[in-house]
Amino acid sequence: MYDPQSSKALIEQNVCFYGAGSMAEAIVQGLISRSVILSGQISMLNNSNNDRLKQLEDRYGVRTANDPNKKIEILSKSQIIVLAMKPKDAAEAIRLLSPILSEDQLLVSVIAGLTIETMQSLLGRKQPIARTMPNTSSTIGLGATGISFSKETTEEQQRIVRTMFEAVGTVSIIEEDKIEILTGVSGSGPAYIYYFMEAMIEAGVEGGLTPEQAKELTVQTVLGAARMVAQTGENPADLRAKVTSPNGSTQAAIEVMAKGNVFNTIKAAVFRCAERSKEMGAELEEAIK
Ligand SMILES: NC(=O)C1=CN([C@@H]2O[C@H](COP(=O)(O)OP(=O)(O)OC[C@H]3O[C@@H](n4cnc5c(N)ncnc54)[C@H](OP(=O)(O)O)[C@@H]3O)[C@@H](O)[C@H]2O)C=CC1
Ligand SMILES: O=C(O)[C@@H]1CCC=N1
Repeated sequence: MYDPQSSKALIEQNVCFYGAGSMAEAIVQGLISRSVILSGQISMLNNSNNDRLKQLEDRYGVRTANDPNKKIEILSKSQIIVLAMKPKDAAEAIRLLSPILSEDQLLVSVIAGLTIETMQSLLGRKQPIARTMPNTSSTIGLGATGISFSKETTEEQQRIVRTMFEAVGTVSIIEEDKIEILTGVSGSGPAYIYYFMEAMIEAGVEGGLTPEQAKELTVQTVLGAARMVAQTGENPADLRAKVTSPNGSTQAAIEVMAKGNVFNTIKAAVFRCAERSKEMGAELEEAIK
């Protein structure tokens, strides 16, 4: 987890978020709120939405720019560039970086599907790259990020990237061929839990609770269940057994889920997510041929 001692070097780096949407903001908010990096060291660039840049400046005190020359100046002076645009916009943005970058600048990608090999092809050289897959819970320091490093990265660069993401949650260093399945579990995972919560809240309201009561009860239940797994160290299956009295109400509920094949449906969703990430990567690779 986050160690304030090891974050010292990070504060010395200029970090540019190239793409200033929800994922970039989640990471920036986490980094600034934990004082891992001074807001003056952070720049955020996007494509065209100036109102959004103004909003980010006001919220976090970060530097932004919309003038093309200024953007290039910022990109060329940032030791770390976080690629945080949608996959469809990545090829153009990375190509633009190619003539600007020096060989010691580190790229940190959060883009789903985009492989290190494709990024290096777009750049036309072996730039040091960290391919990551964070999630939006980084906003509140409870993110879960997977990271793979290209072999050009130095130990110091790897340490900085770890520090950056440990500041906003947990980090798993993995081989690049595992990043798709990690996307299926944790990158997209928050959306599955929100979907589950939407259904619980709707059922509560249809059953007669107020929307506020249904929401509060659902939120506390999800929080409590996640904390129980984290704090007791027990398996979810064992904790579930403790809730499920023989022939009781929970058993009746689980039987409905089993009949609807919910367990296997969730597994299939995770695998489909991983497969879609791979497809997105292949589409990008195809587009640059
Ligand atoms: N959201 C999530 O939960 C997660 C997302 N990711 C990855 O993060 C990336 C961003 O997703 P998200 O934040 O949701 O997307 P958003 O749509 O919220 O943000 C995309 C940002 O990229 C900017 N942009 C587009 N084209 C360019 C360009 N050529 N140069 C510079 N900036 C550009 C957009 O600018 P403008 O508004 O001006 O067009 C916008 O600021 C994706 O690749 C996604 O795979 C990874 C993990 C989780
Ligand atoms: O839906 C997506 O493609 C991105 C990747 C992980 C979460 N959101």
